[in-house]
Amino acid sequence: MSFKSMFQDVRDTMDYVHESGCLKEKTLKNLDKYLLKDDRIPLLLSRMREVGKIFLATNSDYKYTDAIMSYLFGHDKEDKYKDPTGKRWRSYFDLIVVDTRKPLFFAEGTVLRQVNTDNGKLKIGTYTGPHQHCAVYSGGSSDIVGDLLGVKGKEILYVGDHIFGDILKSKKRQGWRTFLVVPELAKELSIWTEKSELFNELKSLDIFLAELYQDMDSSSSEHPNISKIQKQIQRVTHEMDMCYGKTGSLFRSGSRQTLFSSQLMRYADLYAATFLNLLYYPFSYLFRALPVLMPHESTVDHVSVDGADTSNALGQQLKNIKREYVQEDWVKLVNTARLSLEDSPAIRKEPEKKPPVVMLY
Ligand SMILES: O=P(O)(O)OC[C@H]1O[C@@H](n2cnc3c(O)ncnc32)C[C@@H]1O
Repeated sequence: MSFKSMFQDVRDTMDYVHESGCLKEKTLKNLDKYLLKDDRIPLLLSRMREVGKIFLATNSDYKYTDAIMSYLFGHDKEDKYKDPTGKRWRSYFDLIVVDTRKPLFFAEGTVLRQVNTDNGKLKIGTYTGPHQHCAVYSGGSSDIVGDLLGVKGKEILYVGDHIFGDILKSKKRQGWRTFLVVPELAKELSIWTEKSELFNELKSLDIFLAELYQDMDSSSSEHPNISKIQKQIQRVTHEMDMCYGKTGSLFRSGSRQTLFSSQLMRYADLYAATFLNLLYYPFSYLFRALPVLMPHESTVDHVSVDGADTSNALGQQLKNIKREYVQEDWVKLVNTARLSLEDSPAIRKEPEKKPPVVMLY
């Protein structure tokens, strides 16, 4: 069975369970089992509304959205999670749009219609009036949302859980600020800490591989046998993958990033296991990305070599790979190149001939 046909099976099955309505039906019958209530949700939204406008844009229809949101916001009078002010869930939002058909919503979108909240049916005709608080709309587009709320581009922080339909599209088409919710992050982080020995082993193997070529250049006729080390790399990579379950990590396979990871890095401004993490930052907080080194920067140090030609110094730095530096350089190694370099006194003494060729995986 090819990966392509496995992918297609999973894709078709997911579409089927959503489109047939059977997943929604089961979810609605057992909300306690499938939804996680948290009284920080109304709290965070209330705080957000004091400083800005909030909209909800979901691909779900109104009836399903209403059932889920009523549960989460404690619509039931006996509910211990009932919000203290007794507000209905709709009053937390400045604008509610259902049936959005993302990712189409971020392009041409569909006709905007108003929903009759008494029976969930759509009112006749395209909605062209002004935005009404607590009203619910169906369809529309991201342009319409911007127009109704009087905001655009970077002024909007959009929180979503779908890397393509929510994050990539809103960033590329609208230039919105994006926040990806990745619930799997909690488990990924615990494996990152609990299985550190595997990450270190893989790093050591990479270093060992680099060392094999340490005293060689383009005049060398030697062909080091790297088959054993390649096998070891495959074994450790597989062992790491299996720590995350049968389908491996969402973010990595061994030291290589997944497509999901690279899209996340490129299109998400923020990401976390839950959007509730925003509760712990002031709204004025300036989130800054950690500096990410380019491969050529991560393999060559800032050190200046007195009297030496820079290109010579680069070659020598490559040759000063030391096993003991493995620990500190791991993050650099994962993010960029496979070679770990550190400043070494030897660099200054003995400039070498060749600059490094940086290898991106
Ligand atoms: O916009 P949100 O609230 O994230 O949309 C959730 C609704 O979309 C449906 N859904 C999710 N994944 C799929 C899929 O792969 N095919 C069809 N429909 C999907 C489920 C929620 O109603």
